[in-house]
Amino acid sequence: MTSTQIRDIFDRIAPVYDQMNDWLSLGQHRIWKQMTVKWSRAKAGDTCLDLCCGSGDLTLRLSRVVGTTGQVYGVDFSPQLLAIAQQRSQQYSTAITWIEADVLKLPFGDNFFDTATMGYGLRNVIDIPLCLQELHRVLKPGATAAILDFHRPSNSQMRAFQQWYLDTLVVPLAHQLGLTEEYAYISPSLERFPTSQEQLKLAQDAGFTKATHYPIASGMMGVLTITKP
Ligand SMILES: C/C(=C\Cc1cc(O)c2ccccc2c1O)CCC[C@H](C)CCC[C@H](C)CCCC(C)C
Ligand SMILES: C[S@@+](CC[C@H](N)C(=O)[O-])C[C@H]1O[C@@H](n2cnc3c(N)ncnc32)[C@H](O)[C@@H]1O
Repeated sequence: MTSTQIRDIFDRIAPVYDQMNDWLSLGQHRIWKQMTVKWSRAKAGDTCLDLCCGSGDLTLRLSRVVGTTGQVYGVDFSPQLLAIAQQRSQQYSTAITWIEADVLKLPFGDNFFDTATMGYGLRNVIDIPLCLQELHRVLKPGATAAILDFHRPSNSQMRAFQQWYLDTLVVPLAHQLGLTEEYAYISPSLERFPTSQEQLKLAQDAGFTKATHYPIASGMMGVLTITKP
């Protein structure tokens, strides 16, 4: 798949994206995102980056932590999702900057951010090693990033449940909304996605140390935390 095709998928699902996440995860995605913010070690006054920010869920959570003395940047290449993020952030008094850009070519100088998050973005970028290299470049030495995404459970029953859930609930519900192909894309993208061990190796190759992968939601999701030395 090309970057343009991926951006088009997210532009098309933008109107239903947040509602579908709430319905299909029974609201659990909010908890997974809150854990990600906690593991990013963001604190008041920090300058933070949210990669592949979409409609801004993680970005807004980060902004609550950094407060009025901090600064948060949300980067995504989907104009439709960014428009939703922009609208949501109008109620916030904290400084949030939305940037339409490719995360494989970040418009920031080296060593700029105290911390970063990424929610369900790494599986969707067309070049994961390059994405991690770019993230490494823009983080300050000592900074930690937390990356949330789907994960294939090691337990075979949970793995079967995850596949059943995607095939029998997620795709048919998306079909009712005329978005079959868009949601059917999750399963093959998860099949291609590096395992936890492979993610740790990719992070080390990009220059990160202290890389840890935490399986959450019975292993159906995972958070990779990585620190720049
Ligand atoms: C917030 C979530 C997913 C975001 C997401 C990521 C993608 O890569 C997509 C690609 C194409 C279309 C949509 C998305 C997309 O929305 C995670 C939650 C939403 C999931 C659709 C629900 C998945 C549920 C788990 C497999 C099982 C959860 C069981 C539940 C806790 C009872
Ligand atoms: C599943 S959404 C996640 C949105 C949000 N982080 C969340 O957790 O709800 C994946 C996002 O990645 C973005 N994306 C994928 N590849 C990208 C790239 N190369 N540059 C910028 N954004 C990208 C898509 O536009 C989409 O908004």
